[in-house]
Amino acid sequence: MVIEGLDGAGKRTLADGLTDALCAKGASVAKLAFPRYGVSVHADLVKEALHRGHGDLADSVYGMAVLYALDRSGAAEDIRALRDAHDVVLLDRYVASNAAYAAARLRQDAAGEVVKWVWELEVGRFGLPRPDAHLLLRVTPAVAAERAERRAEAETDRERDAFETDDGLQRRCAAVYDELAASGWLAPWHVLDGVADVDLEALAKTLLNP
Ligand SMILES: Nc1ncnc2c1ncn2[C@@H]1O[C@H](COP(=O)(O)OP(=O)(O)O)[C@@H](O)[C@H]1O
Ligand SMILES: Cc1cn([C@H]2C[C@H](O)[C@@H](COP(=O)(O)OP(=O)(O)O)O2)c(=O)[nH]c1=O
Repeated sequence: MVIEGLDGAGKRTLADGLTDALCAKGASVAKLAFPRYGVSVHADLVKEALHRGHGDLADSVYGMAVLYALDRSGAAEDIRALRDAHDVVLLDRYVASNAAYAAARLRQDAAGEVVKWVWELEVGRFGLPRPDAHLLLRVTPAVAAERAERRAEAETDRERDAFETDDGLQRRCAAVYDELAASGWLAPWHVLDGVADVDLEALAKTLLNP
C-alpha cells in the first residue's frame, strides 16, 4: 500500500497513524519510506543534490529520477520479503512519486513520455513489485507548503529543499497526481482529503477487508 502526495501533505503522519490503527486491529505492519536516506547512497546523493550539492545534478530531471529509481531497486528484495512476512506493507512514496515529480518538472502530463519511461525503467527493467493500491493524500499546494514550512521550523535538519520551495512545481505536481489517480496508473488509487481528518479506524478496516 503506497501513500503519495505533495511535500508536506502529511504522508509520514498518515503512515504513522495508519500503522497504529492497523496494529490495534491485530494486523502486522511494515513501513518503509522512500528515498531511504542514510540507508542508500543513491538516496543520500539525491538529498545532497536537492540542497545544492553535486554541481548541476539536480537540474537533470532524468538523472535525479534514475537515482530515486536505483534507491528503490536496491529495496526490491526487502519489499518482497516484507510482503511475505506482514499483513500490510506501507510505503511512504514509491514509483508514482518519480512519475509525478518528473512530469511536473518537464511540464508534461500523466500521459507524457517521462511517465511511460518511469514505468518502463522501474517496473519493466528493475522489476519493482507493483503495489496493490495507492492512497493519494490530497491537499492544496498552499496547505502542503504551509505544513512543510512549519515542519522546517520545528525540526532540525529539515530545511526545505529545491523541490519544496518551488511553488510552481508543487502546483503542477498536484495536477499530475490527480491525473495518475484518475487513470489508475500502476495500481488503483484512493483519494483521501488531507485537510479533513482522515478516519484512520475506518481506513484500517477497509484495508484489512477490501
Ligand atoms: N492532518 C494534519 N493537519 C495539520 N497538520 C498536519 C496534518 N498532517 C501532518 N501535519 C503536519 O504537517 C507537517 C508535514 O507532515 P508530514 O507528515 O511530515 O508530511 P509529508 O510526509 O507528506 O512530507 C508536519 O509538521 C505534521 O505534523
Ligand atoms: C521517492 C521520490 C521522491 N521524489 C521527490 C519528492 C520530494 O520533493 C523529494 C524528497 O522526498 P521526500 O519524501 O519529500 O523527502 P524529505 O521531505 O524527507 O526530504 O524527492 C521524486 O522526485 N521521486 C521519487 O521517486
